[in-house]
Amino acid sequence: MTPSAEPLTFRKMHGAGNDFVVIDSRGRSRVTTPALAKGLGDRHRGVGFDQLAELHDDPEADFALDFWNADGTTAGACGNATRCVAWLVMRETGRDRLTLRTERGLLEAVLRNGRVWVNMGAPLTDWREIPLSGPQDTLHLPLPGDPVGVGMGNPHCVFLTHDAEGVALEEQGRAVEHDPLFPERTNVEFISLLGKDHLRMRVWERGAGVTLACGSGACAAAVAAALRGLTGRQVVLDLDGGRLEVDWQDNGVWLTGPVAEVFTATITADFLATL
Ligand SMILES: N[C@H](CCC[C@H](N)C(=O)O)C(=O)O
Repeated sequence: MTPSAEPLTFRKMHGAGNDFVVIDSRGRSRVTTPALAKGLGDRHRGVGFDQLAELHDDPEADFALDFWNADGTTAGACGNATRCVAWLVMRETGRDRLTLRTERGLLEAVLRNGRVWVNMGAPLTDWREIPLSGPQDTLHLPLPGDPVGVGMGNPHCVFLTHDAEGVALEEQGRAVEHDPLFPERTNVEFISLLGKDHLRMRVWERGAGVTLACGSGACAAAVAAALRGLTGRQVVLDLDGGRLEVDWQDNGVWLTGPVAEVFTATITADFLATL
């Protein structure tokens, strides 16, 4: 299916190495389809990304965002892409506070000391909200390794380990992503304590595999670590691609970290016609 007969312009960005194609569809209808996401997500034949984020207009917010994984599936949340796009819109408008809409509802982004913080909303700890396949104590999921289940608008399964470095990330990540406990599959995080309120984290993402960072995953990991008494509610996380910071406040889980804009480019109509 051709989403558009016209060439399509996009931006490439990343947040701590978690990379994105950003498509700006404000002022027109959405263009992304599962075939477009999958085609562009191919790092050999397309552009390559962990997630695709598409901006569109919203009557109640400054903009709205949809997220797609590289396998062509959608995601209800993406913290790093939210930070990146909020940064772009702040630069464009000169504003230091924005409201945006994702599947989670209205979220806030603020610029503080040159860094964009986004409120990813309250963590979801009820089994139905993650979701799990049946009633479970989400603080101790019935899987080897005793992980914590946390929803951030998307599902997360967080393993508290002695050494996140030593984990067989691909093998375990893939198996847990597809465990029947998670009817919508799950993102999988492995964390270990490096110091006071300082975590090492490695991540396997649903629909994308191993990524260098995951913002909603960092939020879920910080919530899991705080709930299990490993840390307080303000946590620094060292991921493979850089450092993210999480501050779990009463009004939601706030996230910040580095943002990079890499290039703008145009996808040819010929490529789009092959999808
Ligand atoms: N990298 C993203 C999360 C993508 C989550 C996605 N893989 C899913 O299917 O939920 C982040 O920064 O939050």
